[in-house]
Amino acid sequence: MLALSGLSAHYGAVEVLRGLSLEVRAGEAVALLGRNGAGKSTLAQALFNLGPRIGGGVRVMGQDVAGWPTHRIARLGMALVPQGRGLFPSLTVAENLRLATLRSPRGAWTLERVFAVFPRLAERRAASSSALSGGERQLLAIGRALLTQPRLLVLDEPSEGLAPLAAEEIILGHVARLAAEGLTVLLAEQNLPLALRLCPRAVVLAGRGIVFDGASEALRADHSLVREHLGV
Ligand SMILES: Nc1ncnc2c1ncn2[C@@H]1O[C@H](COP(=O)(O)OP(=O)(O)OP(=O)(O)O)[C@@H](O)[C@H]1O
Repeated sequence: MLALSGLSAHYGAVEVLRGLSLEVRAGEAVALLGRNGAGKSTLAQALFNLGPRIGGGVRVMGQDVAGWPTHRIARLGMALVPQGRGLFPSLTVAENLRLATLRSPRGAWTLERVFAVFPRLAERRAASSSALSGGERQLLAIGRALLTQPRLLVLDEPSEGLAPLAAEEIILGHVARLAAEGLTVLLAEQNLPLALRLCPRAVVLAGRGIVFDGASEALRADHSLVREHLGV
């Protein structure tokens, strides 16, 4: 679904990622870990040609997407749940979702299915998205991404700013269920325990590249790597 080879990412003259290679296969759930500023968001955005200037190879669903505009990359079946959620605060829950359906291909995800899978959003459908709790906002951002009919969902720090219970419900409840149903997931997270419980595979970013790519179990057991690069 995703194949990066020798990926680099720059903001102006500042190089954030260098020589990064990574493959994600259909049906995998992969945790993307790293300290603050390690480049998780930069990588998530680079996949969509958003934000940083990128170099190297990016293949999505087998296609070389170098230089493609974001909407065209997304249409291959990859959706981003951005850090900070990116919702329209003046619109209601239902309006935010309807907006996503207008711009997306039709498919298995409909407004009704999003409301069925996230009953909390159905209850709050007429509420302004600015009036939602952090957890509800995160659900709305995920629901909106699903309406673009993704096969690969990239989540950028979905637990950020959430109370521990809300973060657990989102990641181990909702995202885990989507992954179990076959959605491929790339989860950028600071919350190591949650990310490792969801994802059987972990990738750790540090020093502009990947310092670990393997089984989450192996990462959990590697205390010195965790201490050095994840600061736990
Ligand atoms: N728009 C930008 N312009 C310039 N530098 C940026 C920009 N966005 C991020 N950076 C820098 O790129 C580096 C990587 O940031 P990034 O946000 O990708 O890290 P992260 O691992 O997602 O961290 P966090 O968990 O804090 O979001 C940091 O040094 C950051 O200051």
